[in-house]
Parts: sequence; C-alpha cells; structure tokens
Amino acid sequence: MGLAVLGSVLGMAVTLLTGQVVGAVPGVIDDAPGAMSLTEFSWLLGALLLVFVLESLTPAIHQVASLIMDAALVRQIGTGITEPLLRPRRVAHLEDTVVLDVQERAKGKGGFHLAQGLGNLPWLLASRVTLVGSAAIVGVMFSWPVAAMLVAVTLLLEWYGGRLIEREIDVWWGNTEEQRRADYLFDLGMRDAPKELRVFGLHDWLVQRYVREWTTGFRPVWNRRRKNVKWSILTGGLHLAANGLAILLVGRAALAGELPLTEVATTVPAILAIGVSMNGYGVVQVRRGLSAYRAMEKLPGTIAERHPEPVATSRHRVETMPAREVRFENVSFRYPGSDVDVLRDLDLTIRAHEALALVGVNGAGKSTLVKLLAGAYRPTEGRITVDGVDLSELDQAAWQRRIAAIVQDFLRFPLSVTDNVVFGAVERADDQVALAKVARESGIDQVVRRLPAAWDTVLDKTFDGGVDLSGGEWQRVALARALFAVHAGAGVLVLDEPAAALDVRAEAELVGRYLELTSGVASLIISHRFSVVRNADRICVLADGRITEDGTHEQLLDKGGTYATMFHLQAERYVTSEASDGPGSEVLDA
Ligand SMILES: Nc1ncnc2c1ncn2[C@@H]1O[C@H](COP(=O)(O)OP(=O)(O)OP(=O)(O)O)[C@@H](O)[C@H]1O
Repeated sequence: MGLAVLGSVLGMAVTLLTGQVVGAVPGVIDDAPGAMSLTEFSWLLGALLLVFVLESLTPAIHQVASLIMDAALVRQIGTGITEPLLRPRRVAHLEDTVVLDVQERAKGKGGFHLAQGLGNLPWLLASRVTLVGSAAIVGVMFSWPVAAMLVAVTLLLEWYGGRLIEREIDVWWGNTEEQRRADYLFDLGMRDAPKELRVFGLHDWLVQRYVREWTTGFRPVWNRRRKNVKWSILTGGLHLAANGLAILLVGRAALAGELPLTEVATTVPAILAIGVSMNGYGVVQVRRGLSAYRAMEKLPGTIAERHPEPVATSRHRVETMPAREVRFENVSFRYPGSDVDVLRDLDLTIRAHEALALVGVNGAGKSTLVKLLAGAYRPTEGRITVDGVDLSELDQAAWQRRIAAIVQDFLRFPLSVTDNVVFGAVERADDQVALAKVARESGIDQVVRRLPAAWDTVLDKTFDGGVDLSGGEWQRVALARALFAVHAGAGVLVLDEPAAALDVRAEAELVGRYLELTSGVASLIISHRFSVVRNADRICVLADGRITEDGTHEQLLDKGGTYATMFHLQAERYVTSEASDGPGSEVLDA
C-alpha cells in the first residue's frame, strides 16, 4: 500500500515538475531577465528525470512485493477457511447449508474474493490519493469549482458504475446451481471418472451437457451485462465530457492570457490523472473482498453457535478407555435434516478385548453406528457410555485418538506408502518396528517389495515416479494404517468391510489372523462376508434400527433367524460356485 501511494505521489510530483519545466522553457531559451539560469534549469530537468525514473520503478517493486505477499495471503486464507471446518470433532456442520453458505461466501467467487479484494486495495488507495492530490493541483493552479466538479463527477459515476458491476455479480452469486453442475461435469470428465466415461462412450454427452449447463448458468449474467453496457457507455461518456469541459476551460483561460504556461502545463495532466483515477471495479472488488473477509471471520462463530463442541466434563483418563465396555443405551439416531430414524432404541455392548461382528443388510445403519461410536455425530436420543461415562462428557479428540478404523471410503493419501500407514498414529511415525510388524500383518510387505521406490513410492500416478495400487492393495494399506494405530495404543479397532476388495487368498489370510490382529482391543467388524464374521467372539444382527440377534456363530445358526438365513444363502452360493468353478468354499471352511 505504501508503494502504491508512493507511486501516485511521485506521479503528481512528475505533473508538477513537468509544469515547471514547460513553464521555464521560453525564459531559458530567450535568456530573459529574471528567468531561470541554464544550471538551475538543468537541476530542474534532472529532478524531473529522477522522479520519473522512481515513479516508473514503483510498479515493478510493487509487483514483486505483491507476488511474495500473495502466496502468504493465499495460504492464510486457505487455512482461515478450512481450519474452522476441520477443527470440530463432530461432522454435522459439514452437512449444514447455513455453514456451507458462509464458507462459500468466504471463499468468494469469480475473482471477487478476499485475496482479490486485498490485491486491489493498494491501487484503490493510490487512485484516491491521485484523485485528491490532482484535484488540489487543479484547485490551486486553476479553479476550485472546476476541481470540485471533477471530484464530484468522478465519485458519482464511480459509485454508479460500481453498482452496475455489483448487480451483475449478484446475478452471478444468486445463480450458482448451474455453475456448480457445470463444474461438477468438468471435474467428472477431467478427474473423477475418465475411464468409465470412455467405456460408456459418454464423451459427447458430457461435452454437450457441460456447454448446456454452463450456458444456462451464465445466461442471466450476460443478460444483465448487456443491460449494463448502455449505462456503462453513458457514464463513461459523461466522465469524458466533464474532463473535456475542464480542459476546454483551461484552454480558454490560456488563450485569454489569464493562465500562465506553467499552470496550463500542470493543470492539463492533473485533469487527465483525475480522469484515469475513476476505479469503480476496484471499489467493487475491495467491497466484495471485505464481505468475503467478514464471512471468513464469521465462519468459526457460526460453526460454534450452530454446532457447539462438547466440553469435556469428565476427568476420566480417556487414554486407557475402554477398560470394560462401550455401551449404546437406547440410542436413536437420524441424520441432520432427515426425518427417518436410522437407529431406533438400540442397545449394544461392545466389551473391551472382545471381537464383535455386526451384520445387516445394506442401509441397515452399520456404518452409522460406527460414526456414533467415533463421536462424529451424537445420538438423537439415548446415550453412548464408555466404562459408564457418557461419551459426550469425554474429551472428544482424545476419544477419537483411541479409535483405529478402516472405514468403507478410507482415505487414499497421494503420499508415500510409509505416510499412508503411519498416519494411523502420526506421533509414532518413526516407529520402524511397528511399521515392519503391520506390514507383515496386513500383507503389504509383499506389495511394497514390488514398488519402484519401496516404502517411499508415492501412491498417486499424477506424481513423478508415483504408482497406483489395486483396490485390494489399497485395502491392505488401510488395514496396515489401522493396525499401526493399534500398535500405538488405540483401544478400539473398527473394521468396516475390511475384506470387500480382497481376493480369496487375502481374505483367507485376514480371516486366519483376524483374532490375533484384534486381540487386546475392543473390536467391531462389519462385513457382508460370513467367512470373516463367523470368527468373531460375538455376532450381532442389526435390523430395523436395533440389534435383533446376538450370540456366537453357532448360537445364531441354531436359532435359525435372520443370521442363519443370510449365512445359508451365502454358503449355498459358495458351494454352487465351488461345484462349477473350483475353489471358493475354502474361505468358509477357514
Ligand atoms: N450423511 C447422511 N445423511 C443422511 N442419510 C444418511 C447419511 N449417511 C447415511 N445415510 C442413510 O442412513 C442409512 C444407513 O446407512 P449406513 O451407511 O449406516 O448403512 P450400512 O448398514 O453401513 O450399509 P452398507 O451395508 O450398504 O454399507 C441409509 O439409509 C443411508 O441412506
């Protein structure tokens, strides 16, 4: 800002010195009495040159400074917007449209965001200094009424021009759905599903749809812009006319001999400087940037107000929990904004050191139960206790660190294999012994051996030397991550569909080692594969939002209920497939 203001002050100094130089030329040439000496004139010319050079340098210095500060600013804004969303231990705020709206506004749109606003602030400030300074020059050298007229016309037209731009942006902001859809289609084609789109021959459909959504999204903006054009031409014309009138008045005074050459030579560039200082776009950008800034400031407060973080009121040492059990007591749950209960009066006890399996049809609520266990949501009714203490009274962050999990949509970090595993307990990232152990347990040691840079290989093909893993290999990496967390001391292990992408042999290995892997922790395993489930100490069936069956594999088979039916259906399929294609039931036998 200092540099921008300095630039505009130097610009005015150039105007003043130019006036002096031009005014002095006739006297110096004629060597008139009382006129400037050649030496004095040379000094004046030198001063003009110096100021001119300095003025020319300031934009370059300003640009370098801006580039450096811009990087820091973008980082600051990035953390300012993402941190408040990442910090809460629960996740309901991420599905709250009010919060997401504030976040959208904080991010800004179409260039009208905080960084853009701040980037424009120095120029706006400089144009204000130029406006005031040049008007003062016009006032002192020529006429205060003309100076006042120029300032008034500039500000008025700037305000009006700004409003036109704002109206256009409002149309843009208020019409986000099609733009979002167009963005989504673009991402789909470029990033998310390039292979499937080709397989299904959807290229033309995608392009047409993208063009349609994009056009629909921007049509209202174009309509608004078209309406604005005639007003913009009118305001531009008016401004030009005001400046032209001022110059005409200067010319007339000069011709009438009322205005000396120095004053003429100073006033004309000053009027032109006022002409270019009109900066409606800058005003709008700064104003929009400010509103993005306000939204950014508001974001943490909005989240805290709508989704208050639970305050740890219990002094129990979470680090050793659960020593006895985790209990769901009469728990009911519906997702925010939904009117359907996913869980209804559910009672369930997960004992410490016990391997508990949870089965149920698609959509029964198994993953939802895991989210509640992890404290990502709180029950709508009822409570969850850990060793008798209400989960919501515990330090949520500490409790979440007690849980090691593979969830269905586990994270695939575009980082090295090591990072992908040690992120299970990042504070123990240097524990090579644990790393080697989980590599064996999860079976990724064989995968790592084949990778070009072994543990350092980046698991993302878009990076130099990076590779992509198969679905099953990724699943082993996720298992290794969860086991790394267990070795680091996590007390609850959740395996949500750990075998979904594993081949028969890998699945059999997992099954064989399952109780060993889960020994010493409370574990909850969710799987549609009964080969995995049957080895658990206890199996619960989740149906209609509650636990309907509870017992060992044998007990539930004897009972002849849902579990037995589901098991026999799957077993039958395996037996049939063995008869026709060979292996298959070996997993069940295991
Ligand atoms: N974020 C959410 N908002 C609203 N409803 C949700 C959300 N997540 C899941 N649901 C709904 O909750 C119900 C239970 O889903 P959940 O993922 O817990 O089932 P699941 O038993 O794990 O199923 P699957 O065996 O297919 O993995 C489903 O009807 C689902 O549509």
